[in-house]
Amino acid sequence: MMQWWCHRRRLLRAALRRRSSPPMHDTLNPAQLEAVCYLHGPSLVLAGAGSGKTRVITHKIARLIQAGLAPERIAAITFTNKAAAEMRERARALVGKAAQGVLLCTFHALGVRILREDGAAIGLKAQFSILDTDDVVNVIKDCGGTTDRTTARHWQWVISQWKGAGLDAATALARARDEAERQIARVMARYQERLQAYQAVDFDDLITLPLRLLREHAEVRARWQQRLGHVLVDEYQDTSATQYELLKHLVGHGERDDPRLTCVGDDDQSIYGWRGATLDNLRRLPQDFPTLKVIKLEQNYRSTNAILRAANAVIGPNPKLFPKTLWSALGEGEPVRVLACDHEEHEAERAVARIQSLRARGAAWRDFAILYRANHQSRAFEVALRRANIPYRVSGGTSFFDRAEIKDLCAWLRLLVNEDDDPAFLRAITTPKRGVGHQTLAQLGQLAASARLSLFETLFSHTLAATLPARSLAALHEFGRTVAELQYRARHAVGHEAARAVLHDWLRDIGYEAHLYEQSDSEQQASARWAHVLDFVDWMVQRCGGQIDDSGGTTAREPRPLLEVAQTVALISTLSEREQDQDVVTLSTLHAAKGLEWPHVILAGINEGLLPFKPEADGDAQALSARIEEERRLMYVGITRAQRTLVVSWLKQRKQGRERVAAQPSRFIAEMQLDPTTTQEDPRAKLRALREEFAARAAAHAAR
Ligand SMILES: Nc1ncnc2c1ncn2[C@@H]1O[C@H](COP(=O)(O)OP(=O)(O)OP(=O)(O)O)[C@@H](O)[C@H]1O
Ligand SMILES: [Mg+2]
Repeated sequence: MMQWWCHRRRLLRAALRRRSSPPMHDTLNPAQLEAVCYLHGPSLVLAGAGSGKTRVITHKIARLIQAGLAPERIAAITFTNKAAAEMRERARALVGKAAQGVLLCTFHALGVRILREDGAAIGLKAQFSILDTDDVVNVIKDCGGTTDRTTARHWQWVISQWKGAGLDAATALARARDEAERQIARVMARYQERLQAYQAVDFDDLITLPLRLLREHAEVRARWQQRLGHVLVDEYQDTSATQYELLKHLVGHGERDDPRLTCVGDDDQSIYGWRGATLDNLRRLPQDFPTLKVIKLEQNYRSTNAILRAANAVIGPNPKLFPKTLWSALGEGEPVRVLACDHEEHEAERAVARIQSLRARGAAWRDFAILYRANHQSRAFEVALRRANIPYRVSGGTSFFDRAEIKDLCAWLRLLVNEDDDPAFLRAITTPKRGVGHQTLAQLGQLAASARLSLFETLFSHTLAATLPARSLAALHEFGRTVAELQYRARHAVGHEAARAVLHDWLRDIGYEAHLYEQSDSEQQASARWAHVLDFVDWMVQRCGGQIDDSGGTTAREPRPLLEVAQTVALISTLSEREQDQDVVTLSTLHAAKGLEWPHVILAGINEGLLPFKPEADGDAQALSARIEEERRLMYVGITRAQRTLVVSWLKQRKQGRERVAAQPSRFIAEMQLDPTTTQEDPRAKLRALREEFAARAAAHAAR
C-alpha cells in the first residue's frame, strides 16, 4: 500500500512539473533546438520574420542557466528597453527567479553599466550624467554661438555621425571637405570639452567610450571577458560598426579560442541604415569568427499564409544577401485588404470602425496596432480614437518622460546625482522661477567657463560674491543649499515612507504645484499635469520599497535609498519609455514596432512620399536605390507584424504643410501582388459574407 502511494505521488509530482514548464523540445522545432543547445562556440541564427529568433534567445538563456552558467554571467542585448523587459518576462516564465540576475539590456544600457563600473580609467566619475537630445542641442547651440535650433540640430546630427564612425574632433577637422564641415569640427571640439567639464556623456558616447575603454585597458577588457560567459544579441542586423567592435572586445575576439556568442537576425529587416547600422556586420561575422555555426529557421509561427505571401512578394525585388524561404502552418487566413481613403481623417475613421467591429466580435483593444512611417501621422488617429472613447498608447512617440513636468523633475534628480550636470542645473534653477535672472546666470556661466568649473561649483566662489548684487547672490546660495539638503535627505531616506516624505516635502518647498498652475493654459491642464507629477512620485516611492524592477539588468528586492533610485530614474528618463501593461490599442511608428506582433494590424498612410519617404529627394541614383531598398524592408517589417489580419490604407489626398495635395498609393502596394478583388473593401461583398455566415450558423443550429 505504502509503495503504491509513493509511486502515485512521484507520478503526480512529475506530471505537475511537466505542466508548469514543458520540456524545450515540445516548444521548439529541431532547428531552434539545435540553436538553443549549441553552447560552446559562436553561432548565428539567420532567419525571416516571425520564425522564432527571439524565442531562441530566451530559451537559450534558460538552457545556459540549466547548464550551470551563473545568470550574472549571461548578457542578452536587445534593441529597445521594452524588448528587454519583455524578454525578462519570458525568461522568468522559463526559469523563474534566476532570470532576474541576467544582464538583459540594450547596447546603450550595457555601455552605461561598463562606464559606471570602470569609467574611472578614462577619467569619468561613476556618477556621470547622460544628456538627452534636447540637452545636447542646447549645449551645441551654446558652443557654436547660434540660437537657431535647426542649425544646431544639423550640427548635432553631423557630430553624432562622426562619433559613430569613431572620429574625434581633431581627425574630423583634418578630414573636413569644406569650410562648413571645418566649422562643425570646431564646434565639436568645444562640445567635447564641455561634456568633459560637465562629467556628462551623450548617447553616442555610451558606445564609443566603453569601446575606447576596452580597447585601451587590457585589464578592464580581461575582467569583462572573464565575467561574461555568454553574450546573446537580438536584431543583430541593426548593430552599428562601433557596437560590433564593442561586441568583439566583450567576447574576446582573437583572444579566446571559441568566443561564446549567439547572434540572431534577419537581413531583410535591417531598417536603421540611416542611423549608422550596417549590413556589413552580417557579412563580417563568418569572416571574423571562422568557427561560426550558422543556423537557418524557415517556419513562420506568427502570420497566416495570406500575410506571409504579401510580405515575401514585397521583399522579392530587393537584392538577397542570404536567400531564405518562409512558410507557415497557420492556414490561408483572411485576405490582406487595401483601403483607399479620401484623406487622413477618413482613414482614421475607417480604422476606428474596423477596430470597433472586430472588438464587437471578441477581440481585445490590445490586439490592434496602427503603424505608420512618421510620428506626426498619429494625430488624426488619436483624435478619432479619443472621440470613440477607445484607449490607446502612442509608442515610439511622446512618452511619459517627454512631458515637460516630468523632464523638470528629472532635471532635479539628475542634479542630485551629479551636481556638475550643468544643463540639469540650468533647468532646475529656472523651474520654478526663484529670483535668479538671465543676467545672473550669464555671469555665473562666464565665471564657471573661465575657471573651468561647473556652475554648481562656482556658486560659492569668492569672485562671484564680489561681482553680484547681494540679492542675486542670496538667491543662488539658497538654491545651492536646497540641492545639498535634498541630496543629504535622499541619501538617508530608505524605503517607502521615508522616500515619500522627502519627495513631498521637496515638491512643497520648491512650490512646484503653484508653478504648474502659473504655467498652464487652464486649470484643467494644470491639474492633469500635477496628477502626472504625483503619479511619478508614487512610482519612485515603489522603487524605493523594492517593488519594481529597473531596466538594465538590476533587480531591487531590498528597500533602497532614494538617491540610488534617483540614479536609475535619471538614467531611464533619458533612455526609455515607461511601461504600462494595459488593454490599449497601439499607435506606433514602423521603426518602433520592430520585433513585436499583434493579431490585427493596420498599416496607415502607405503612400508615395510617406513610404517610401520622399523618393524624389536624392539626386544620386545609387543612393536613391539603396534608400528605396531600406524603405522596402520597412514595409516588410510592417507587414510581418500582423498575425491574423492586415489592412493597408493609403490616402487620395494628403496634407503637406497647410495644403492638401493629390497623393499616390505607394509602389509597395502593387508589389504585394494582391488579388485585385480584395483591394477595395466593398460593402456589398461584406454584406454577402455576413449573410453567408448567418446562413451557415442557422444551418448548424438546425442540424443540432
Ligand atoms: N516552435 C514554436 N512553437 C510555437 N510558437 C512559436 C515557436 N517559435 C516561435 N513561436 C511564436 O512565433 C511568434 C514569433 O516568434 P519570435 O518573435 O521569436 O520571432 P522572430 O523571428 O524574433 O520575429 P522578428 O523577426 O519579427 O523579430 C511568437 O509568438 C512566438 O511565441
Ligand atoms: Mg524577434
